[in-house]
Amino acid sequence: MAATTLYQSVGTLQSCRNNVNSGLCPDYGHVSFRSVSKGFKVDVGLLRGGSFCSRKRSSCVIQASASQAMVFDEASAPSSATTSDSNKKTSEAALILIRHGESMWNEKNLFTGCVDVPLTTKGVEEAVEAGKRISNIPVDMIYTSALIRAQMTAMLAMTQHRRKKVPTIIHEESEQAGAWSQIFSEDTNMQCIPVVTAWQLNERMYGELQGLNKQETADKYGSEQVHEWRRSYDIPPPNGESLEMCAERAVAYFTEHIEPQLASGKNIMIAAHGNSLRSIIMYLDKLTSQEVISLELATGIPMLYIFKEGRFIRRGSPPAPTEATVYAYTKKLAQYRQKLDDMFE
Ligand SMILES: O=C(O)[C@@H](CO)OP(=O)(O)O
Repeated sequence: MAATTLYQSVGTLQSCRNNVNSGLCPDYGHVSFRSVSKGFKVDVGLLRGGSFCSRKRSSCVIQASASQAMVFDEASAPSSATTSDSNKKTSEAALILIRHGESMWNEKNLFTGCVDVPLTTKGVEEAVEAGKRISNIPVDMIYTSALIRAQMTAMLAMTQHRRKKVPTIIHEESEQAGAWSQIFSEDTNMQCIPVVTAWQLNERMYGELQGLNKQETADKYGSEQVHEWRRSYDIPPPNGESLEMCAERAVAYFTEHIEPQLASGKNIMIAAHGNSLRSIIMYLDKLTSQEVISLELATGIPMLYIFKEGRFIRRGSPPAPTEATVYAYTKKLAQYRQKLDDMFE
């Protein structure tokens, strides 16, 4: 593909993103790209993967004239490509967020909070499906809450990763636990992904609602009261945490422990919970307390952000690898994808 064609395409993609950002497609990570040119094969080389919202919303159309890698990368758009520092290396890292798959208490419609319940079969399947969607995105470190449903989700998702590294839980609860879980082979170590568990990423503590049925509680206290407990920003349920309180510890953990890893170029996956992730997304997307209360996260759907030059760029939910659309996150991710293709095919 000639450079001009590439830039034209990128330009079209950029304007598509602009439209999306201006409201055509509110969840702007979920943009659908489709080819209108005969020679443009979306399933060739770097062009597999991609996304998204054509199911419900207007899709964006890009034109390309050859079956060659095309990557949307803000840093390589014409405006920045022509600047004198275009070769300057910029650090970039992927951040994947996944809410755990359906838990046994989600299924029973019980307030769960910090009660440690496992996934259902459906939750297991959702986690595996999530893993397929991120199977071509690099993961160097995983953070999960201290709760089994998030840990199961992370582990199950990683069974699908093409790189086939082994997630290994770091045990730092005691000196002995650390010493007894050491790995003595450098090669084996290189093929492992450290998994850090942190209570700060736990679901918000639901206080005296934990274990109660959501519908029965609404029948008893009124749906308005229950909605206030569940979705207000700063009103806690009886003896529990408000979203604001949950955000305080989850975001503090994110900025102190996770953001420095991203800044050093590590690609991170976080498997956590509806409310701890809403808190983190509020920070990443600079949402107001009004905006965050209407944000709902589905179980087992991964969301991708790119951390670049101190900014978080939302890229939406990666599609399953079988969905033949354009792989258009960043140049670096596309190169990683190509490397996987070369290594494993
Ligand atoms: O029960 C819970 O712990 C949470 C998440 O399932 O419920 P809610 O939807 O009220 O945030």
